[in-house]
Amino acid sequence: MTIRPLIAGNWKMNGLRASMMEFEAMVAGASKVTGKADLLVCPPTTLIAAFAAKLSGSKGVTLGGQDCHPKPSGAHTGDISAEMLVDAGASAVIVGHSERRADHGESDSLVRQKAEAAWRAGLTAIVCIGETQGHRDAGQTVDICRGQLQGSLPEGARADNLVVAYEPVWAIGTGLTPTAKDVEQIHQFIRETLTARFRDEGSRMRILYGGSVKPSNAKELMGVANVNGALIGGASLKATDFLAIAADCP
Ligand SMILES: O=C(CO)COP(=O)(O)O
Repeated sequence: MTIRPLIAGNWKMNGLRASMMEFEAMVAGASKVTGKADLLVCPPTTLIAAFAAKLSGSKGVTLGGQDCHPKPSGAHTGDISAEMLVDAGASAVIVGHSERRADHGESDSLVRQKAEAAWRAGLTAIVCIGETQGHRDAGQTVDICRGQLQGSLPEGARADNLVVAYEPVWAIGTGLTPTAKDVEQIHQFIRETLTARFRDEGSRMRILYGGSVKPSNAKELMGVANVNGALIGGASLKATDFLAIAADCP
């Protein structure tokens, strides 16, 4: 079965209004790569509405948030709801990124509530999982991923409302990546887990790889079985790199 790849950029806490030029370059170049993959940019929340205004009907790039609160509104200072992301122009949201899990102590059950909030608002939830270096050294990669999948994915997940991103924590921002063989094994495990739980839908869900994806390694990583795109941090901040990665999808 062919699954259309998704190339998603997670800008993290980077980007000011001056970043509009870089985003415009992505939109301008999108038509050259949309034959290969869908493009999603997740800028900081402050930029979503301004970026959405620039899209004005262009379908080449969609926008996403980087986190959402489980509730639709209320007394939660500093938080952003899934409904607010939709209102700003987003169609997806990343939940359970390892930086949220580590910096904000987010548990699997909170991540699951956030994914449910995303669905309530009509957003696609991109749920992140992945082991730390310590887990890896202890041979616990599969166990950690199994637990995170079980705990973070709500019932009722479908191929059109859920994306799983496998992001080994030790590969994020380090320039290190697992071997293609390692990526193949863990993505195969994720696929089997999704299919066992969600049946047909699980067989069609996108599983992204994330962690130091760059133009120089994209071809190899994107060519691995059950890798249906990438979640990209640093290299998604530059239009040329982001588009080059998309162009390398099979
Ligand atoms: O965390 C990531 C994307 O969510 C990956 O970040 P890098 O691509 O900078 O390693």
